[in-house]
Amino acid sequence: MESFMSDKSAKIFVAGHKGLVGSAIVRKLHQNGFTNLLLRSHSELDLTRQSEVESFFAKEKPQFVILAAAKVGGIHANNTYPADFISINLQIQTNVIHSSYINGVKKILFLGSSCIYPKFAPQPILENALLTGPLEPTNEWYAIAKIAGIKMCQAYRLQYNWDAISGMPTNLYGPNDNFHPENSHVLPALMRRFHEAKVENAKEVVVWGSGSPLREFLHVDDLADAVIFMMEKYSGLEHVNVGSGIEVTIKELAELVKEVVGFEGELVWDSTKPDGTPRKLMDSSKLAALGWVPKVSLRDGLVDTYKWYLENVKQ
Ligand SMILES: NC(=O)C1=CN([C@@H]2O[C@H](COP(=O)(O)OP(=O)(O)OC[C@H]3O[C@@H](n4cnc5c(N)ncnc54)[C@H](OP(=O)(O)O)[C@@H]3O)[C@@H](O)[C@H]2O)C=CC1
Ligand SMILES: C[C@H]1O[C@H](OP(=O)(O)OP(=O)(O)OC[C@H]2O[C@@H](n3cnc4c(=O)[nH]c(N)nc43)[C@H](O)[C@@H]2O)[C@@H](O)[C@@H](O)C1=O
Repeated sequence: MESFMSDKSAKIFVAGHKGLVGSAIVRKLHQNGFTNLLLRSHSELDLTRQSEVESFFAKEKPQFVILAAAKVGGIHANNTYPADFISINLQIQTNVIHSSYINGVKKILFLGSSCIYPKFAPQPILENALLTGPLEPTNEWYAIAKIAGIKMCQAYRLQYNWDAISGMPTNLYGPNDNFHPENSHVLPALMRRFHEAKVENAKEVVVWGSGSPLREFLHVDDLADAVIFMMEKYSGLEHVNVGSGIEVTIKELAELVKEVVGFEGELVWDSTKPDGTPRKLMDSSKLAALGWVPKVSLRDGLVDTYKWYLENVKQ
């Protein structure tokens, strides 16, 4: 396996570098001394456009590719825009993976998500639970696209002996997250709602669903660290889970965000909103066995993210 860390001037295309994950990967690559990152914003290069992606790769010839560009959103966005979630993700990943192969990229890392696993997979979820049962309906369109991405990496490895790997992160959060009131994930959505309620002296904040679903959260700086670790240490057919190993109920998460933000009112539960999958704790022992462990606790990560929110997002 070619060493990723040994050539800090290697040309690395980080697709989606302005997003939550891509921006964390760029920070981590810079911290590790990499000097030759190839970056294009969505407006500079729309990765759904096949001919533009082909021209870009033919001209730029990156040596490594980390694919963190995708159509991403929380439970409401996934449930409301199923056509966007399946079609945009299939297009981006197909264009980027194929052009990477054709243009001699040495290694590519594709990012999926824990929602690829069956809704009622045995917990904690091992990599081999993939395709063993029906998916969670609120995000099956996105999950099908992500499963296709894993399978595409596997197929290119099998047919061409090409180093294409896939990482499956759990629910992520951190700087540069999407704080949209409806379309974001639960953690940024609640941070914003509690903050606005605190500023307005509101008596209560509405939280979706029953509060009982369990979720595993990982700070995006830990994920970025794992991505670089996998680029250096992992080369295999099977995708790799990347989680913190710690799960909380949505109620526990809401209480913690409320405390970090400093909101003193009440929580009200909106049972008309979907809970989604009841539990999705991944088993990340495969990555741990290679020598990677997460570092950021949920409380520290929330404090760090709220600080970033105050400095960068709030009006
Ligand atoms: N956030 C999470 O909790 C999790 C994320 N992941 C995975 O991590 C990866 C990154 O997600 P995340 O950083 O959260 O998402 P973000 O939405 O924060 O970032 C995605 C980036 O991709 C860009 N992008 C989207 N469509 C296109 C396009 N057609 N052409 C070019 N660029 C495009 C976006 O640009 P713009 O905003 O301008 O459209 C954005 O900069 C995804 O593969 C996701 O599935 C996995 C598990 C959990
Ligand atoms: C990362 C993952 O993200 C998505 O799956 P999800 O884990 O269900 O994501 P979520 O963060 O949106 O919700 C988690 C839980 O939290 C509850 N909840 C409470 N209040 C709010 C709230 O205000 N907003 C949101 N979004 N959820 C809320 C919500 O009802 C649910 O029970 C996938 O679509 C898929 O994209 C994917 O891979």
